[in-house]
Amino acid sequence: MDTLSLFCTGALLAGGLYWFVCILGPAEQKGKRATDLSGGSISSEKVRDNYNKYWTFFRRPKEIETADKVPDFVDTFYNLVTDIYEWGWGQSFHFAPSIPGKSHRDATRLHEEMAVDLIQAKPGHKILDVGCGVGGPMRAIAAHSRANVVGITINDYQVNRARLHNKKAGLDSLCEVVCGNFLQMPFEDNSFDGAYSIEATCHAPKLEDVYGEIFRVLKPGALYVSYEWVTTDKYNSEDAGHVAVIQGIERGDALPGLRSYSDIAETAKKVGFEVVKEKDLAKPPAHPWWSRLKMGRVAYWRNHIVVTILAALGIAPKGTVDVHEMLFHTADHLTKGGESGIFSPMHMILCRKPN
Ligand SMILES: C=C(CC[C@@H](C)[C@H]1CC[C@H]2C3=CC[C@H]4[C@H](C)[C@@H](O)CC[C@]4(C)[C@H]3CC[C@]12C)C(C)C
Ligand SMILES: C[S@@+](CC[C@H](N)C(=O)[O-])C[C@H]1O[C@@H](n2cnc3c(N)ncnc32)[C@H](O)[C@@H]1O
Repeated sequence: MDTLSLFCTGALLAGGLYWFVCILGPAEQKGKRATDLSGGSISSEKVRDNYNKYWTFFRRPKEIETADKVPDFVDTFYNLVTDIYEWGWGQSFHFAPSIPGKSHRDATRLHEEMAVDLIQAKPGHKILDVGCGVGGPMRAIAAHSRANVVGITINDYQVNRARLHNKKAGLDSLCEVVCGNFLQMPFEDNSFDGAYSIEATCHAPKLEDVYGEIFRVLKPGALYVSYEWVTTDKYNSEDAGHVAVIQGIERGDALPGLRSYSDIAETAKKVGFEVVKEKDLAKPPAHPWWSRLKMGRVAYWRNHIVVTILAALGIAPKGTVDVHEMLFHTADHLTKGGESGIFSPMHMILCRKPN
């Protein structure tokens, strides 16, 4: 082969690799490129160790039940998955019912806007986002309501990502992000006009601890809405198939234990809330929230190849392949949970702190 053909072949291969990794970017919203995948606040060489540490929690389930160990376990999880989530899903780390004729992005935004409409947020209000991730919902909600939103997350890598996105979106004057534990929030009593949590309180070992904190920081008369991860009335704890699916969801999503839908309102009342409304938003006529997961299967394979190549080249941390594989299986468990109807990630509860 002469030098020219060698050069052309090399250029073609490099171009193809660039196209496969960078251009054929996954998800709908490219905020993150595959070449930027990291282990969050964990240094590159410690990603695999931390992935192994994450699994040790499930070998000692008693520790997950101990409230003080959980934030550390959840923090480790989000260091491992945040970049992959952003790369492969977008900046909103939650599900939404699909809406025929609308993109996933629009369906996600509408699901977020519904939350803020339910708590009647107005311009100038101070609203709390409990477990804010990298702030996808926070930005949609601030833009929609013009309220001031304060988000809290346990993971400092997410705090930095969220602040960066807020600035880029020109919403940093309305959105503030705090690093902290929602089980002991660094906020004053009676200081918020409203609060919401989207698929976040499922990480609390005891729901009453986080609900109690939200109740404390809300002003009397203020509303709180939550989209909760629950097992539904179709779940049968005697059915080994059901148990395997729910256990798969818990292990792949850093959950100390999924709750039953019937515990939610009971807990809200226990901490002092009035329950205004409760509805499983996943139930028909809503269209499946899991269809996005199913449709992504081809992309997951492509992502798996990309992650494997990048890790082999030393561009992505070595443990990224393990984390990606874990998520791949999690997607299957979540889909089965949705299809069988035994699991819902959007059991909505709207509560008021009495006057
Ligand atoms: C509320 C939580 C997170 C919910 C979802 C945002 C995430 C749950 C499972 C995640 C994913 C699964 C498969 C990944 C895929 C293999 C990869 O190539 C690209 C990213 C995924 C699609 C990833 C994206 C986010 C999820 C859908 C929990 C943690 C309480
Ligand atoms: C699945 S993400 C959802 C994020 C966001 N609500 C969204 O929809 O994009 C769950 C969030 O809860 C946060 N979280 C979990 N446990 C927490 C705790 N004890 N204190 C504060 N944040 C916590 C995580 O850090 C993460 O940001």
